[in-house]
Amino acid sequence: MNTRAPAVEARQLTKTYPGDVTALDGMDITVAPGIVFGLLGPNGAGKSTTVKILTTLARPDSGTATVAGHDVLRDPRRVRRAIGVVAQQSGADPVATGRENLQLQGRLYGLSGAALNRRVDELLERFTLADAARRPVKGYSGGMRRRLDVALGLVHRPEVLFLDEPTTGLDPEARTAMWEEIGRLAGEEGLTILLTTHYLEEADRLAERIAIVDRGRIVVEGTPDALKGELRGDAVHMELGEPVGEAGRTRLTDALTALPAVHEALCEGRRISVRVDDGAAAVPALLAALDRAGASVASATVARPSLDDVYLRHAGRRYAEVQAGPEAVLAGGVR
Ligand SMILES: Nc1ncnc2c1ncn2[C@@H]1O[C@H](COP(=O)(O)OP(=O)(O)OP(=O)(O)O)[C@@H](O)[C@H]1O
Repeated sequence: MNTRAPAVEARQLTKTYPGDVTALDGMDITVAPGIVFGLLGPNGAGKSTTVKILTTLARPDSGTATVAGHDVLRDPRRVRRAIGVVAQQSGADPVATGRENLQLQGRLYGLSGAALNRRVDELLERFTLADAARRPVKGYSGGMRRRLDVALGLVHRPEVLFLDEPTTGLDPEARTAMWEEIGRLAGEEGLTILLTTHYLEEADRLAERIAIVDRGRIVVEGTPDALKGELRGDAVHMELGEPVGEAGRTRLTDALTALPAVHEALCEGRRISVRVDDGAAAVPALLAALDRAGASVASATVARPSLDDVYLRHAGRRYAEVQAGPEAVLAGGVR
C-alpha cells in the first residue's frame, strides 16, 4: 500500500460558468504518487475544468485542491514549479525548431548552459525527435507535435504531469505510439500522471486507476479490472428489429429480468443489454423471452464486461451515445 501523501487531492470542487453552466458539481479526486490516473468522461463532463483548476489556470467557486502537496489557491507558484502540463492545444511555437522550443521552455524554468543542452538532447532522443530537431515545428506530423508537447511538459522534471486528451486528433498509428510513450513515462521514478481522456480504451490501457466523470462529478473510481470485475458474468447486447417506446422498453426489461439467469437488463432505443453469468448459454432463453414479449431481435453479441458497461451502470447512459461526434464509434467499440 502506498502511504505517501497524495500527489493530487481535490475536495468538493464546484465551478459554474456564465449562463448557469455547471461544469463541476462536487468533484473529489485523490491520486497516489507515482501512478497514471485516468479521468474518463465524455465531452463536457468537466475534465478540462478540473485540470484547469489543478494547474492553477482557473479558480473553483468552492472546494480545495492540493498538487504535489501545495495548495492551488494559496501557493500557485509552487504548484506551477512542480507540474508539467500538456494541454489539448499545442503550446509549441510552430516557427521555431523542436530544439529551440525545448531550449526556450528550459530557460523559462531556470535551466541554462550545459545542463540545458543535456536535458534537451535527452528529450529529443527519447521522443525520437533528434532527426527533426533542427526543423521548424510547423513541418512536423501530428504525432511528432504531440511528442514534442509531452517533451516540453517534462523539461523541468515535474513531479506531476497533466496530459489533457493526449491522443485526440491523432491517427491510430500515432495514437498507439503515444500510448507506448506514456506507458514508458509511467515507469519513470516518482512521476505521477493525471490523464484526461474520452477514449475508454485509452483509460483502460494506460491508467492504473480510473475515475469516471459525469456531469461534473466522479461517479465511480477504481482500477480498470476492479471496475470491470464489479460486473459479474457476461454482457449480452441485442439489437431489436424495431425501436420500441417507453412502455415497450419496460415490458421487455421486465420479461428479461424475470429469467433466473439475468442479473440486470437495460433497454435504450433499439439496444438491449443484459448481464448474465454465462452469455453463450443464456442467449436462447433471452431470445425466447423477447419473442414471447413480442419483440424481434436482429442481432445478439456476447461480451466480457467492458468499461462501457461500467459507464452504463454508473452513469445510467451508454458512453457512445453521450459522446458526441465521430469519436463515438471508436469510444463505444471497446472489447
Ligand atoms: N469558458 C467557459 N465558458 C462557459 N462554459 C464553459 C467554459 N468552459 C467549459 N464550459 C462548459 O462547462 C462544461 C464542462 O466543460 P469541460 O471542458 O470541463 O469538459 P470536458 O470533460 O473537459 O470536455 P472536453 O473533452 O470537451 O474538453 C461544459 O458544459 C462546457 O460547455
